[in-house]
Amino acid sequence: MGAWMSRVWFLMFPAKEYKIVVVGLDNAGKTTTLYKLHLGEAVTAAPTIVCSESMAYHASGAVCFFL
Ligand SMILES: Nc1nc2c(ncn2[C@@H]2O[C@H](COP(=O)(O)OP(=O)(O)OP(=O)(O)O)[C@@H](O)[C@H]2O)c(=O)[nH]1
Ligand SMILES: [Mg+2]
Repeated sequence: MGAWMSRVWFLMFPAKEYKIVVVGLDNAGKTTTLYKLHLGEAVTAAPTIVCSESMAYHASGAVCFFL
């Protein structure tokens, strides 16, 4: 039901920018996953100390990640 409503909402009001909050335990692989999506390759990342924001662009619009 939620997925259906989300799809209808998107068809009615297509977004140009998406904001995604990435939540997980320490060392869960959040930063690695983001780099994989952004660069297409896994890079070695230092532990994230403070909340950071990163933008990625997709054909359907801009995606802003907070992690
Ligand atoms: N085996 C394996 N290791 C992974 C995977 N994803 C990440 N890692 C490793 O897990 C460790 C932590 O990855 P990060 O991406 O820094 O994790 P994080 O969730 O951003 O950690 P914090 O920033 O400290 O919260 C790194 O040594 C990565 O190489 C995976 O899918 N498989
Ligand atoms: Mg991190």
